[in-house]
Amino acid sequence: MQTNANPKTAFRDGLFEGKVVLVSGAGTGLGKACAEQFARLGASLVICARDGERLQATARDLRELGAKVLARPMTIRDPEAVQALMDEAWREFGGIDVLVNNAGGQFASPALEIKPKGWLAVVDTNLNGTWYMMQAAAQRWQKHGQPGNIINVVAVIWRGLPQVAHTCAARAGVVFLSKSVAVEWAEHRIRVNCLAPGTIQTDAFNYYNEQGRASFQQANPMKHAGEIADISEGLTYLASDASKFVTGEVLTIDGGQQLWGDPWFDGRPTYFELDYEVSRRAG
Ligand SMILES: CCCCCCC/C=C/C(=O)SCCNC(=O)CCNC(=O)[C@H](O)C(C)(C)COP(=O)(O)OP(=O)(O)OC[C@H]1O[C@@H](n2cnc3c(N)ncnc32)[C@H](O)[C@@H]1OP(=O)(O)O
Ligand SMILES: NC(=O)C1=CN([C@@H]2O[C@H](COP(=O)(O)OP(=O)(O)OC[C@H]3O[C@@H](n4cnc5c(N)ncnc54)[C@H](OP(=O)(O)O)[C@@H]3O)[C@@H](O)[C@H]2O)C=CC1
Repeated sequence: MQTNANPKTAFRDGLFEGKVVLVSGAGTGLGKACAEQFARLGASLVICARDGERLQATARDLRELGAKVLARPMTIRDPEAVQALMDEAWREFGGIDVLVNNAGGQFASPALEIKPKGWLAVVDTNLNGTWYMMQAAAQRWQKHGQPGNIINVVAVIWRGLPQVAHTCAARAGVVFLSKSVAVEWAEHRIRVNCLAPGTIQTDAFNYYNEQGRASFQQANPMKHAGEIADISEGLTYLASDASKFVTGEVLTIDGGQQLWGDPWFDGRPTYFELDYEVSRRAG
């Protein structure tokens, strides 16, 4: 069961009044909840995702919260569609203040079995699509002399992500791409940060099998999955002036997963179960 957006945020009313936030992948899960958080705080929203129906449902909810909304069904994997989305955002709102690259995904598979088409689908979505969005926004910020703020949603990659090697490679690419342009684009007053969620309870858990889902509930020392609000609060911090001296950083919100715990997307392989025979023989 998906938890709801966070009506009880720690951030003050009106914090994003007069601001425009673009959230990709806002038809579901974290993206939808974060867009709702920004709407509650007074922002106008630009939202995109492939599934038009889910996106329009989010747009309706955002408008009910009082936000002005531009909703465009599109894929971030098409650089021309990305350019068109940004042009429309600049035409409609005169620009965006914050870009949240939340759209992404993967499928569980042993690395040995990933086909070229599957590898490309995951890398194209998570790395290339994110890059097209970053560059298209930054080009316009630079051209118009406007400051900008990019937040890329990635994952806890530091110990690798077995069974989703494609997404680990793509997200690692995004982290170091972000660090690189955080330096290059600082002179244009553009901040670039990443947010790495641990396992956060969303409907997207259902893309994975029972063993995978069970591992998501125990993938950190706290031994439970995080809530969507844990992420929307972190995103709001990075999107706001509270973080105005932060760039090139990865904000990890994971219950300690980067230190201990293993999400096994396809279930824990037998090889990694504790073998008490081996320990007994070793004395
Ligand atoms: C990052 C994790 C850190 C730890 C936390 C763990 C908790 C959960 C984390 C989450 O990220 S929650 C989930 C977020 N959402 C999703 O993952 C969405 C689900 N996935 C997809 O929508 C898609 O798989 C995709 C990756 C976005 C690709 O979409 P696309 O529409 O381009 O591709 P397809 O046409 O469906 O497939 C292309 C190609 O890919 C291979 N493939 C796709 N699905 C599978 C699968 N389930 N198993 C094996 N292979 C798959 C396959 O080669 C496809 O080509 P064809 O064979 O179909 O021709
Ligand atoms: N939940 C978790 O535990 C974790 C999630 N993450 C990441 O956080 C993000 C949100 O996750 P969550 O809300 O749980 O998952 P969802 O699957 O619900 O959200 C992913 C969103 O991305 C959109 N999307 C996917 N591909 C594209 C594309 N090519 N173009 C535009 N939009 C696209 C999807 O909409 P549509 O299909 O309509 O295009 C969907 O709304 C994802 O990047 C996910 O991998 C990272 C770590 C942990």
